[in-house]
Amino acid sequence: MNELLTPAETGEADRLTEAGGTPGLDLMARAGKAVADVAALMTRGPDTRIAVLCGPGNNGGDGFVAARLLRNVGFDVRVFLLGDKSALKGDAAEMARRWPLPIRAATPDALQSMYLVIDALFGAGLSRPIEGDAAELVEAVNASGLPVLAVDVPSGVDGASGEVRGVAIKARRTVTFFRKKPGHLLMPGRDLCGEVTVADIGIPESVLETLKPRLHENAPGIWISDFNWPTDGGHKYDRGHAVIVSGPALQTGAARLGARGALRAGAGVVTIVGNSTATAIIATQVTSIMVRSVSGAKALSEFLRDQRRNAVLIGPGASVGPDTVADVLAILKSSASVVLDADALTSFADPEDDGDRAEASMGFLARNGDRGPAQPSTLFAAIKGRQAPVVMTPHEGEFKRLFGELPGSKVERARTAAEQSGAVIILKGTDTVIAAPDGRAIINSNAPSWLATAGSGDVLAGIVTGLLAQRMPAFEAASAAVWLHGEAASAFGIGLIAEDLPDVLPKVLQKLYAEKPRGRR
Ligand SMILES: NC(=O)C1=CN([C@@H]2O[C@H](COP(=O)(O)OP(=O)(O)OC[C@H]3O[C@@H](n4cnc5c(N)ncnc54)[C@H](O)[C@@H]3O)[C@@H](O)[C@H]2O)[C@@H](O)CC1
Ligand SMILES: [K+]
Repeated sequence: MNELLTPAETGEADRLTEAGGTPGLDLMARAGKAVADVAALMTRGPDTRIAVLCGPGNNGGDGFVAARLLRNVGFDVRVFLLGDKSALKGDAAEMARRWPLPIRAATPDALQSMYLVIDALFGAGLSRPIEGDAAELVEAVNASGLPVLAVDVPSGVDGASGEVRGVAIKARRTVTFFRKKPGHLLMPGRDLCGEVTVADIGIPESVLETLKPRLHENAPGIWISDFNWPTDGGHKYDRGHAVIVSGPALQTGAARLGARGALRAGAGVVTIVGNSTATAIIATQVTSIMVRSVSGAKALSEFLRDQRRNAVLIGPGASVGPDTVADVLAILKSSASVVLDADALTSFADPEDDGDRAEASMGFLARNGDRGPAQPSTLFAAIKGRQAPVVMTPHEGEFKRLFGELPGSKVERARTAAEQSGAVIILKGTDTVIAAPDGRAIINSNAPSWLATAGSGDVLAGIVTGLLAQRMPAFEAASAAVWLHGEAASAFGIGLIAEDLPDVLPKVLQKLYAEKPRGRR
């Protein structure tokens, strides 16, 4: 159920279903019924006056069906059409014909003395920005303050990217069909949808075998079978040894947050390494976490020669500069899985050379080394030249510094970045996207607003590192970490600070453990 389909893929699902013998009119009838059912939940009783705003395509067709069904059960329904009835085609024209009352022009006046608005203006077929009269209508709906139920997507929201094209309806609820679209989860679409209901309209699951979607909404079902739970007779080193590289003396908090994240995520052993002043400070603050004075690229290489130290995090509090560049390159030469966050990413940015970044973003990464090591291309070459996986955890700013202005939706940008760099990318935000170099991608949807707090990214990077230490495959580890992080924040509730996150993780893990399929304990 977690597959996400673009509007184009949804159209294909529709065509496959019709080719299998289900008439499009039946699909539209069921879609309209699903809309009517949710609309009825949003009313205050049978005398509620409902405005159904219909557009020129099949989204409008769903609106005509919903209008008729709601009228049949006693609601006071008015139908307003954008454009001319004679211009309607196919199933939508047929459903308009079955509406027994007058169809009025959809203008802002339509909203007067209404209680609920059904937005059936544009859905999957939105092909350009909304302008002119249609834009005026959308703005009037938003200004009216009336509750809105959107059909498929709020009109103006691009179902593929979640972006607003021109203007967009702000809905209280949205009913979509068969599967969600990326635009239901990507910002600002997610906010504009309100609560999303996915209705079964008779599209068979088998269409997914043809469509083979590579984008999912994050959920344990995607990665739980790769999760390594403690086993009887296991040794702490069976659960991996995570190494967290600390920054200098006054920037050790980030490493400590990361280390606690890694340990709580189940790594058998966690060691923080750093220079002697930093580690002296850290040693007074930690107990189950080990501390070792290891500083500089050469010492790091030596330290990582022990292959039991199998996952490394560098970046939180690391400082931006050539030392961090050297440390990262040394770490990437080891056989450990690597997580690169924050300053480890920014250290490879080349702010003075936008042309180069544009070149890098187009995939011409083969040449490197002629402009010194602090180039995105140097980083990507080092990642591609190693066996063990790398996970990068940029927020939008760090992402732009490494990859420049990539075209497309957040999902497409993360995918391109993963392919270019050879790393699994966690592109953070309210709508965090995780992408693998092979094209798989996930949108996360469980992060509460209060997770945006100082240090929460350090904990996330630590959780990823802890899961990699336990030898979880990188894409699954990244997805699981983002989910656990969001779930922990939700479980704690408002008032959360980053320090709280690691300590809520056990509660979340215990719930997962209790719910996991039997026989894998
Ligand atoms: N594909 C499916 O599986 C199903 C689709 N259904 C409905 O059909 C919808 C898709 O129908 P359509 O493909 O006809 O697309 P829409 O009804 O979303 O919109 C297409 C129409 O709007 C016009 N248009 C697009 N952007 C515009 C803009 N910015 N300004 C003015 N006019 C614009 C187009 O010229 C076209 O006439 C879905 O959103 C859903 O509501 C349902 O009936 C059930 C099954
Ligand atoms: K709509």
